[in-house]
Amino acid sequence: MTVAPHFQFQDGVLHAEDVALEQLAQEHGTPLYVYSRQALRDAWEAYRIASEGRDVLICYGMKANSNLAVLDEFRKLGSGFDIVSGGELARVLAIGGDPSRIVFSGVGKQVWEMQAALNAGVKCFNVESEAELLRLAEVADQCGKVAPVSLRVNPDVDAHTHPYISTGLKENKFGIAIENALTVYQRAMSFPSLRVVGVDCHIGSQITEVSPYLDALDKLIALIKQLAAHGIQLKHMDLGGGIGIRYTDETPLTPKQLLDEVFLALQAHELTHLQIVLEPGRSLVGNAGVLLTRVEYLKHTEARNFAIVDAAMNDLIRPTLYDAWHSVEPVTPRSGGQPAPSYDIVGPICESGDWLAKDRQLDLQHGDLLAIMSAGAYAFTMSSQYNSRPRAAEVMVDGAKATVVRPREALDSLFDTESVLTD
Ligand SMILES: Cc1ncc(COP(=O)(O)O)c(C=O)c1O
Ligand SMILES: N[C@@H](CCCC[NH3+])C(=O)O
Repeated sequence: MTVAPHFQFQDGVLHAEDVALEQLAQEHGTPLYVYSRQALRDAWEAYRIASEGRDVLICYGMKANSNLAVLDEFRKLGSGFDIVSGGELARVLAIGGDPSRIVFSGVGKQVWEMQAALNAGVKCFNVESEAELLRLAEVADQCGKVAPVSLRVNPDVDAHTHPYISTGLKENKFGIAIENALTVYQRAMSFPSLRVVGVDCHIGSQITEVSPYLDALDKLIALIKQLAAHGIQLKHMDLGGGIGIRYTDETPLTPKQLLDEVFLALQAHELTHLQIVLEPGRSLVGNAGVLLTRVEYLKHTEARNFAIVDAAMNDLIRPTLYDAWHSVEPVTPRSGGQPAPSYDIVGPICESGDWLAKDRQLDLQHGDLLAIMSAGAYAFTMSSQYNSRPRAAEVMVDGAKATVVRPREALDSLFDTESVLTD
């Protein structure tokens, strides 16, 4: 058993659905990202079932994985999109995504990004500061448009997650302090180029309990009532993303647990007319992907054993950035009689921080293929070309079929944007 239901051992070797991972590595080389289409569908299904019979819009938080094939799958399943840049907008439009199902989040929207989103006709801008509101009013006015606005409020709740991915605390840069929200809404109402449509919050990522959401929900409901008392009626409430996944032994809350609580609260407060928007990222894609990497060398020093692999922090930065744990599975494990040594799995990059896993008891030889599990979210999208390493290829598996959905970057992609200086 692995942490990811769609990546399991069949006849002693690890498969993605019905495709042997060793075969994919041989055909496409390593490092290689492999995704399971069925895993995407099953993760979506959990949200669909939880939303049944209610007015819920799921806007996939595409920063988790913005591969066009992944976006296209979610579009076909009926998803909207949560975007945070003009680049993400362009990717959604490229796969024929419906702009009226796009919410635009982010603290630093630039003028060109606002213009592009206004021209596309997005569902709303999740506005994160008064300064942004003023800029949006001006840009919309100049474009002859009315910008739909939802204020992202900062409810000051602790999501009990890693500090780098906690976003709903007072000290975080995100959102408008909830106690100032009424004033900013009143300001928004005064601009003819703005139309107030909703309220939004996003308290963090890899959240495993329902309680932080309930704290945020209480505060949002109190705000919605306060706004109504001042004649400001909203159409939707967006609770952001954040539902966690299993990396080791976590049992994260489910979409149904969250949405059942939300519906109960809305009923109790007679707010059932509100549409609910969610922006899940990781929980839709995290366990739909693995990163395949081959052991280049084994190195035994006085202090540690290292397995030097061909993937590195430029391919998957989560371990070194957040101290994140990703399970590591040998694709063809040997049965070995001896107790396996403990290895640090490290990449070729010239930094001691270039590690993917530490202290893993594994029976390894050079040439072995490893699967770094739970690498469907914040993995390829956070990759870089550091050390002039071309980005890995991405492959999508669907049953017994595998398709390259993004080829490995060619070496010349490393210098095609620079002008070469000569004397
Ligand atoms: C505004 C916003 N919405 C949605 C998400 C998606 O979050 P997650 O991948 O944790 O579901 C994020 C990232 O945390 C975000 O910043
Ligand atoms: N990049 C983070 C999640 C950040 C979510 C974006 N607000 C991770 O890998 O866990």
